[in-house]
Amino acid sequence: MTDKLLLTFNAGSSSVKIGIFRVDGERPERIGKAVVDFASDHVSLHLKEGPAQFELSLEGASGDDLAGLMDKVFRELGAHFDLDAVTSAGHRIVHGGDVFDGPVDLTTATVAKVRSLTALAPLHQPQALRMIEAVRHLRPDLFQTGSFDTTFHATQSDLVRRLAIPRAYHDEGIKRYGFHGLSYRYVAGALAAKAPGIADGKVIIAHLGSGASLCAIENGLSRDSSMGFSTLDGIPMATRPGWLDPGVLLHFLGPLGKSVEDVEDMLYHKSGLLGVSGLSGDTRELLENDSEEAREAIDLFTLRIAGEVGRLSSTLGGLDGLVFTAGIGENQPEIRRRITDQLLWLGVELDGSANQNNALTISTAASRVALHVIATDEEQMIAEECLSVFRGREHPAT
Ligand SMILES: Nc1ncnc2c1ncn2[C@@H]1O[C@H](COP(=O)(O)OP(=O)(O)O)[C@@H](O)[C@H]1O
Ligand SMILES: CC(=O)OP(=O)(O)O
Ligand SMILES: [Mg+2]
Repeated sequence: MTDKLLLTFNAGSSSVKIGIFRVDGERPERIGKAVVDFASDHVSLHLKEGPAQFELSLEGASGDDLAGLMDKVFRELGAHFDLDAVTSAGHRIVHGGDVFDGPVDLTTATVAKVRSLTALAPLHQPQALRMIEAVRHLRPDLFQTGSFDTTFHATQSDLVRRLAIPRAYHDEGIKRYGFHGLSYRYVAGALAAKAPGIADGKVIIAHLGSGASLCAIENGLSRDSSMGFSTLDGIPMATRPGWLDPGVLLHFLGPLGKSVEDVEDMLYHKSGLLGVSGLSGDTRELLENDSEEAREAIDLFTLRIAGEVGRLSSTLGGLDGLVFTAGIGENQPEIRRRITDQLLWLGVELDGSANQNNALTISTAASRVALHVIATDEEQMIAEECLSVFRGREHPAT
């Protein structure tokens, strides 16, 4: 008999990451990993892990028609994986609000609740919903689940989640939520095996990808994070600004007469590293560029990250470890060096050659704060959560 398969979907604004997992044992085991990139008119499918590795362009496909695009993707992947054996699919959903406290079975009712939170994550939520619909259209037989970025942060105190605005708004849900929770849950779990010395301690995880945030954890539980009400808050990102004096927004909407749509577009797509450099939102390109603007964008990025480490250490009342993860955190020694250079006052000591090699431990033995690089795996988290909901349905507790 063929093993059952499970698919995971992590839908972003310009790409979809797909995981292919075998689910015969306790834990889902990844057998394939693909990325569909639709940042430009030229849509591509890159099979990064699996029985073959290739990158091909999907002629005639467009990110505006996800159902059509996924139809082509399934056909290509079907040549390498037995997609008839797929029985379930798990989706990453960025915002669960106060509605979801764990992964869910995506029924008509739960999808409607996910849709009701769209205004809170206008960049991410619609994409996940379109992905859920596209998969349902192509494979109505699949059991589909949603895993939320927000639920990991449910352990933050009410005080940490509060914004200093009239309190009635807090009760209406206008408060800090925190995101990237699937990544933090994975890395927090990996700490026990990879860095047992700090797993029970006060740790900051820096998830530095195109979207970027930091999370303060204690005993593996979220205590505070740099992202708050929306995915715009916190540190500068590829195209988002991070925290911003709200007076700037009033100025744009008032005296400068900009529309809400223009301001939203600027905040989600034209700010951050791209906005400051005027060149690119990709740190790789900025580090290779000699211009003053590129240097300033990187300087601002690292200055703000170091500042946020200070704020989060204050919430924790100390710091035992700092862990770097996601695209930049895992692969860019120069960015890690610039951040840690600004944290010498915390007793941080970087081991230069370990850092250069992206080693698991990049601090010296004398460092007062342990520094680690741990690869995140949001897809593994989604697969595990999907399987737990699926098995819960097959064998409900009596
Ligand atoms: N292999 C790599 N080497 C250097 N930098 C990388 C590498 N992979 C990703 N990055 C950096 O990480 C960023 C994307 O990180 P990622 O976690 O994949 O983001 P997201 O999931 O938000 O799209 C890129 O903009 C790039 O700057
Ligand atoms: C929450 C968030 O910003 O996600 P991403 O990094 O995928 O954009
Ligand atoms: Mg990401």
